[in-house]
Amino acid sequence: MNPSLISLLRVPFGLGGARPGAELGPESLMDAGLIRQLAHLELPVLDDGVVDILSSDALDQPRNPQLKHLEAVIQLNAKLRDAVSDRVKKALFPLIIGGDHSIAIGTIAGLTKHYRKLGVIWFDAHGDLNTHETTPSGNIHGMSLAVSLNQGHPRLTGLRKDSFSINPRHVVIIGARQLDQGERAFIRQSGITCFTMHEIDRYGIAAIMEKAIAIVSAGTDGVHLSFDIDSVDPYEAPGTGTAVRGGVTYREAHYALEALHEANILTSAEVVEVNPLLDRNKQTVKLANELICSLLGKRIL
Ligand SMILES: NC(=[NH2+])NCCC[C@H](N)C(=O)O
Ligand SMILES: [Mn+2]
Ligand SMILES: [Mn+2]
Repeated sequence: MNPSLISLLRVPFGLGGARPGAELGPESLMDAGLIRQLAHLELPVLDDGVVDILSSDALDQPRNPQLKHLEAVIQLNAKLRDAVSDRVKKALFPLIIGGDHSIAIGTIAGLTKHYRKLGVIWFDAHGDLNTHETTPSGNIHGMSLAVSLNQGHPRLTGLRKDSFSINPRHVVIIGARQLDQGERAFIRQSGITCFTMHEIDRYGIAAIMEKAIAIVSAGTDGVHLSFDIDSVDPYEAPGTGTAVRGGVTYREAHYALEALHEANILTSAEVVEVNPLLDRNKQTVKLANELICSLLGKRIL
């Protein structure tokens, strides 16, 4: 990671997913001592405020079953895009705490106002590659990587109208184990690399991280990490809205983020889908804070 100042942006938004509670993520990480833990690492962190929806009118829009809470998602992501763009302009390292994974649309739209060739590492049990035409749920958090690759409803891809496109060859998904039919086709056709749990089992997390780092850093001018906490096995991370068993272990998750820190390639990061209402003894909240510390340089020795 760059030695630059970290701009911590909190995004208490949960309308991209089906189950209430993801909007409480940022507050719960803060309550569990995130700022204190980062201060311990002697990292320069700027507690840079909250990005929230402006008004409740967006909440009252008629519900499109293929694009649930579309107006709220658009309003929030336009605001987040501009906040992230502003931080990049100021040479800060944006660290975004969600919120559900729909917020990646705004984060990445803001980043790609500046980065012409952004690489993306997407940790997730899912692909988030649906569109309004393929979605089984209508939940926009299952569409955010597709939208970031300019695929999907024009109201969503429109958030990226002043942003550079991302080359799918610079995108790596890690930890996938629940992909919908349309998402499989998307992966095959687009040239995205997808390291599913099968490849992690086969090669081990160290080799996968080495390959992923090589893919996202060759020919790119920035690298973003989008970390969905549901990539981690629900045994360790039960507090999330769409848990799928068979995920990465506690140590694999830490190792992956330690390896990213060592590689020193990231220019931004986000952690999403922590849902304290579904958590057990704050296990997931604490894990998220620990993982952020590993990503930012905390070491065992
Ligand atoms: N960011 C997430 N947790 N996404 C879950 C998506 C689940 C499913 N693929 C859907 O489209 O609804
Ligand atoms: Mn996700
Ligand atoms: Mn997910």
